[in-house]
Amino acid sequence: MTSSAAPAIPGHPFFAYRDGQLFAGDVSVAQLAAQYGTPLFVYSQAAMRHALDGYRRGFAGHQVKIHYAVKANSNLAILQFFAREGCGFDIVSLGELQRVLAAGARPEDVVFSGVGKTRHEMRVALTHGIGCFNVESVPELHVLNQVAGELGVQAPISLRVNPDVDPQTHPYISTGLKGNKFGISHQDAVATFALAASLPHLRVRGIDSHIGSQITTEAPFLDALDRLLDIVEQVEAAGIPIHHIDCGGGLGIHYSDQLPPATETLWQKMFAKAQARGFADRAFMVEPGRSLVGNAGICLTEVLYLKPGEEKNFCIVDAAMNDLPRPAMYEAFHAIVPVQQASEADATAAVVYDVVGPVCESGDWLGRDRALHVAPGDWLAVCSAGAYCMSMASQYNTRPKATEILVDGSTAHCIRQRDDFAALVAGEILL
Ligand SMILES: Cc1ncc(COP(=O)(O)O)c(C=O)c1O
Ligand SMILES: N[C@@H](CCCC[NH3+])C(=O)O
Repeated sequence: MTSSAAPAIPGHPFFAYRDGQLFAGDVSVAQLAAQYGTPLFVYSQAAMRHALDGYRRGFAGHQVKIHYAVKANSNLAILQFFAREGCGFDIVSLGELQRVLAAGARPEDVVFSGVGKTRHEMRVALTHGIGCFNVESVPELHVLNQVAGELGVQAPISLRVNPDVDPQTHPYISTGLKGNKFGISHQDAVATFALAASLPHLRVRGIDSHIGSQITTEAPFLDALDRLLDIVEQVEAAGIPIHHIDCGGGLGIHYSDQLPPATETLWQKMFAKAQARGFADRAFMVEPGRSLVGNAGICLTEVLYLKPGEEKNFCIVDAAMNDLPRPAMYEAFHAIVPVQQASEADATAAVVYDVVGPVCESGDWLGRDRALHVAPGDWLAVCSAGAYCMSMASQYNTRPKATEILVDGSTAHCIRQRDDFAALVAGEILL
């Protein structure tokens, strides 16, 4: 961690100012911006390990496997870090399978989630011998049974149950309500387990649920666990053993004023509940994404122009909605801080800006109404950019996807180079 004297960015203990300059660990981020150009994602390996340790402390004395949710940040070096730390992976596509295998994961440490797995995806995943399919509907059960039969294997499965618990998060990232497309309704769960157990090419292994993302209170997790355990009791009473209980991901991070529960405390409470209900000795799984990487990353961007307006002042930067789509998609708040802090006298002369990118859409904003003391050529850091930023980035406006850096102590590794022109037009065919 950075020295205690260094004021860290709120929620980001591994990104802190020293003498007014922002550092990632022991690396000056201004130096990285100068060397690699912007937009530039900078991740801290120490921050990812710190986040993992929160889970590990919460799991102490219990049998829990962490399956990192690849969709949060799928850079190969990040996946390699989690594989080396002993994590498995939660994937939702063959592309993600390819990534985790390339990063060194063992196929048996992979669980495959998602409502729309194709036969081809099932075939490839079965051929690799993945650990579990998290099945989300009765038709998917039948198709998987058929595909496994054709390959002469038994598919290991878990049923994703929709517990109808309100995670109190943004509606686009709420997944555990009965109006959502995800999982099997909790009323149908017991009958669906009986069906799964009767199909010859399926092997029932577990139960799972994932109720949403960026959840900042404990109650939805505890309520969902209660519902899962109710179902496990009934399913086992019907003679179907449940090997593992997968509680999904969803724990929120610091973006602005949210105070998500500490991972360790949440999991101590989860296990107190499991203990009280006689399930503490079971194999548990989790599928966290955002809480492992979200506050481990920032996105550096250069101020291009300051444009005063009649109603608004605009700070036009070189990062855009294609690099960091969360504000445009969810009106999400990301703190934006200077790479070099203004002096106290300058800070009082801050101007309120909308921070916007070069893409041709009014929805292309990164922050609204931000008080900044900036000039063209300055660098800004968009915070909490480790999760669902680069993994949702696009090449819209034929903009290259950004460079990514992973900082480990005093070493900065380039883990992705900015797309070059050839990559921007690759795969397209002139007639
Ligand atoms: C099935 C599943 N598991 C895990 C995750 C990871 O969620 P989070 O990044 O909120 O931890 C998601 C995404 O919400 C998901 O859909
Ligand atoms: N993309 C969302 C999270 C989706 C979670 C996936 N089920 C976000 O940026 O917050």
